[in-house]
Amino acid sequence: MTTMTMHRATREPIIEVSDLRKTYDGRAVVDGVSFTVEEGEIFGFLGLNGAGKTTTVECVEGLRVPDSGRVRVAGLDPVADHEAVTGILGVQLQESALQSKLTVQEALELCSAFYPRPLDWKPLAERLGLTAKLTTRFGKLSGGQKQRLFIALALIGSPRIVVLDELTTGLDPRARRDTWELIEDVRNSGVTVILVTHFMEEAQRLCDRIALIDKGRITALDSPHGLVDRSPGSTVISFTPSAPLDNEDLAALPALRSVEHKEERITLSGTDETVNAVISLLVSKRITAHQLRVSDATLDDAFLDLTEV
Ligand SMILES: Nc1ncnc2c1ncn2[C@@H]1O[C@H](COP(=O)(O)OP(=O)(O)OP(=O)(O)O)[C@@H](O)[C@H]1O
Repeated sequence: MTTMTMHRATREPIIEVSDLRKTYDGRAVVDGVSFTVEEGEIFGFLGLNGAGKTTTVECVEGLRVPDSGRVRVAGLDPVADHEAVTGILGVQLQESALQSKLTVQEALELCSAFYPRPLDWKPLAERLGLTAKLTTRFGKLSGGQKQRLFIALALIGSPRIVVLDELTTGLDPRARRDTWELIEDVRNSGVTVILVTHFMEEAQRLCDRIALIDKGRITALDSPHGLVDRSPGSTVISFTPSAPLDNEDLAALPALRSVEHKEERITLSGTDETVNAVISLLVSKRITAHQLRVSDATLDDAFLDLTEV
C-alpha cells in the first residue's frame, strides 16, 4: 500500500465464481450467481436489503459454504483451502469480533501479528485518523471510529484482495471522502477491492465494475457508466415552455421514458433521440424553452430502473 504506482488492471481474474447457489430453509438467497473479478480492480455489489450481497461475498471469503457452484480465489477453494485464502484476503471484522477493553493500538498490533508481511500500522492509523485514539479502548470509540479501525484491520495484513462490506456506513462526509481516497491508493498499489455498498456516489466514484444483485441473481454487471447507459431514461431534459405544449405531442416523442409536469415545468426522460425530438417540436411550434437543462441520469436512476421493487 505504501508504493503508489498507477493502477493498471492486468485482466487476469483473481476471483472466479460460477453458478453459485446458497439456500436457507429451502429458499435460494443466492441463485446462480456467476462473475469474475480481475486483479487490481474495484468490483462493487449493489442491491436492495436482503438481495444476497453479503452471502455472495461471504462465500468468496469461505465464511459460508455454498450449496453448489464453483468459487476460486487466486485459484484456491475458499472452503477447502481456507487458511491459504485467509492469508491473501483481508476482510472487515464484525463488531463482536473485538473485545471492548482492547485499545486501538493493541488491536492493530494483535492483528499485525497474524500475518507474515503486515503493513506498518502507524502510517495506516494516521491515514485513517486514528492516531489520537491509539490508547482509547474499542468499546469507547464512536461508530465512525470503530468503522475506521475495521478498515485498518482489513488492510493490515497487506492482502492481495480486500473485501469491504458497507465500507463507509456511519462515517461523516469528511471521513467518507478520506476513506475513498485511501481505497483508491490501496487499489493503485495493486490490491483488488470488493466493495458492498448502498451509496451510489461511492460506487460511481470507486468501482471499475458493479454487479447489481436482485433477489439472489445478478441482473446487470457493467461499469458505472455502462449501467447508467442501460437505464431506459438515461437522459433527462427539463424546461419551462413559453406556451403550453400538447400532451399528445409529448407522448409521441421517440424513446420517451417518462413525462412529469410540475406547474408549468416539464421534465422528460428518454435518450438523446428524445431530446433532439423535443427540441425540433419546440422549434416547429415556435415555443421557447426557458431554463432548459439537459442532464445524464445518475447511477441512482439506473439502480431503480434495473431493480425490480
Ligand atoms: N444465516 C442465515 N439464515 C437464514 N437466512 C439468512 C441467513 N443469512 C442471510 N439470510 C437471508 O438471506 C437473504 C440475503 O441476505 P444477505 O445478508 O446476503 O443480503 P444483503 O444483500 O447483504 O442485504 P443487506 O443490504 O441488508 O446487508 C436475506 O433474506 C437474509 O434474511
